[in-house]
Amino acid sequence: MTVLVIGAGNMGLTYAEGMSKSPFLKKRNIMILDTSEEKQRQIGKIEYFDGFKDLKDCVPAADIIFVAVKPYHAEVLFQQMKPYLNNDKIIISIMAGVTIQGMQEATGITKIVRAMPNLPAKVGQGITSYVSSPEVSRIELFTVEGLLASTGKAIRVSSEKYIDASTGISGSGPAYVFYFMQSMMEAALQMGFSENDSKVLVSQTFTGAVELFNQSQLSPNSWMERVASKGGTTRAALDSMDDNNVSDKIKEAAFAAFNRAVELGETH
Ligand SMILES: NC(=O)C1=CN([C@@H]2O[C@H](COP(=O)(O)OP(=O)(O)OC[C@H]3O[C@@H](n4cnc5c(N)ncnc54)[C@H](O)[C@@H]3O)[C@@H](O)[C@H]2O)C=CC1
Ligand SMILES: O=C(O)[C@@H]1CCC=N1
Repeated sequence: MTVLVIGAGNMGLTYAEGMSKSPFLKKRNIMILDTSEEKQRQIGKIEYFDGFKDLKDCVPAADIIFVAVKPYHAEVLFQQMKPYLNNDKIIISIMAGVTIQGMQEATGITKIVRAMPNLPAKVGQGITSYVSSPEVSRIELFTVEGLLASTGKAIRVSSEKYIDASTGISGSGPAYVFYFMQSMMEAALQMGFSENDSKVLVSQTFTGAVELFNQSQLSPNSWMERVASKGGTTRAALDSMDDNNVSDKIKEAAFAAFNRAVELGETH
């Protein structure tokens, strides 16, 4: 089994590194191609990556082609790849909003996996949802899931609708968490803490809260009740958030990402 990663950016490099350690690959060397010269130099320094500049030199040898370029680069890329593809090859795409049907039409091949990862994959804590065209066999899906889970967890969803939906929750989600962290750090600075103390106070609060949640069966609401004393400080903060409809605004934001993923799919 030979894997080619196209696009050595944030996600492509992260997956290439994860997959290169995966027991699902006998030969741990990963082929990787990027059109940017700077990226080619970076790839050249990593011993377990075989770097390429031309599709014709690597696509024919690949069993699985992992596409990690931006959605607006997909059309030209697929056009250039098409002559080197055949129906034995599997394409795994992590591009937001690029549909399976669109990829089948653009590449002329049938075995497509559409996946939505997220950035914590960089530290082995990612979550990737995926769905495949029916032509991908069960055995092939087993390998695909193993490769996707090499950067954290992977879950198979029942339709592409849930790929767009998970883009709104987990794909874009780390940015919502960072938004919250940024606001809390700004509040800490305004209260007079140093930059460093603000960072430690906020980041350990997030880590601790998530760990409590993970180690229990309790809902976030139940945990909120345990932090908040009647008439106390937390209640004052939660009441302020409720008065400002923060929960509705967060849901609106997640739906904005979901809707944007659907919209991207209509143009790709
Ligand atoms: N960054 C994130 O948190 C997430 C990104 N995604 C998806 O992952 C994909 C990649 O995103 P990033 O890694 O953040 O982008 P990036 O901009 O860091 O990386 C894209 C890379 O593709 C290369 N590239 C462009 N055209 C190419 C071509 N024709 N052939 C080979 N290489 C080419 C660029 O030089 C660049 O190095 C996007 O489609 C995005 O929707 C999905 C989930 C999360
Ligand atoms: O913002 C984006 O379009 C990509 C997809 C999910 C996270 N980043």
